[in-house]
Amino acid sequence: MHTIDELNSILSEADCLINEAQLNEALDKMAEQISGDLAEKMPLVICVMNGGLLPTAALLQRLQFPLELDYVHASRYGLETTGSDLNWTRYPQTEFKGRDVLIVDDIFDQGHTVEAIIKWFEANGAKNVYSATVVNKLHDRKVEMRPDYIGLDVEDRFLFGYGMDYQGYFRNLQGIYAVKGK
Ligand SMILES: O=P(O)(O)OC[C@H]1O[C@H](OP(=O)(O)OP(=O)(O)O)[C@H](O)[C@@H]1O
Ligand SMILES: Nc1nc2[nH]cnc2c(=O)[nH]1
Repeated sequence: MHTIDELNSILSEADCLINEAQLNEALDKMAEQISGDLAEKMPLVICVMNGGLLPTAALLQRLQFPLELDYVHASRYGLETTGSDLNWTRYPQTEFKGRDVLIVDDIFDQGHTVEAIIKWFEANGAKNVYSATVVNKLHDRKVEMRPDYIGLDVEDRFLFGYGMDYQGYFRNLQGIYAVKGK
């Protein structure tokens, strides 16, 4: 349990790696690319909760074409997790067989989460599965695939803000921060 003073001090000491203007510029570009690919496809957009909430809302505001929205909740557990070791607590409720699907999440870190979700949609009948993450963490511990749309590369530190949490807090921040010393 953290006190509000502890949390405020973590935030005030953290490094802001990506500010709101940089986020908006990256989201504008992602939305442009997504619109180029999917504007005629009536896609189903899938928000990966919880981290995907802010990125999904930000992209939807920028996509001016017919689409549907649903969400999944799938989280990793354990350090050696592989693609199939996601803990699913919510599956999509919208029909997606034969449809184009766009998965939206906050971060592509090792990539197991997005890779496993893509595989699940493909195995269950989606036509094409695209993926978008606001950030891609730079290191060499990744799965082979990469999201189709990536906003920004970011250094290999523990991040929070804009969907990502620090022990449950700070998903709401309009910027991406790294914990001091981590
Ligand atoms: O690329 P990976 O190494 O798989 O990590 C990325 C995933 O980790 C976080 O989710 P988390 O499981 O922490 O759940 P949350 O979205 O509820 O925070 C994040 O939102 C991504 O979904
Ligand atoms: N909050 C948070 N969640 C993550 N999931 C995968 N990488 C990260 C990270 O750097 N921060």
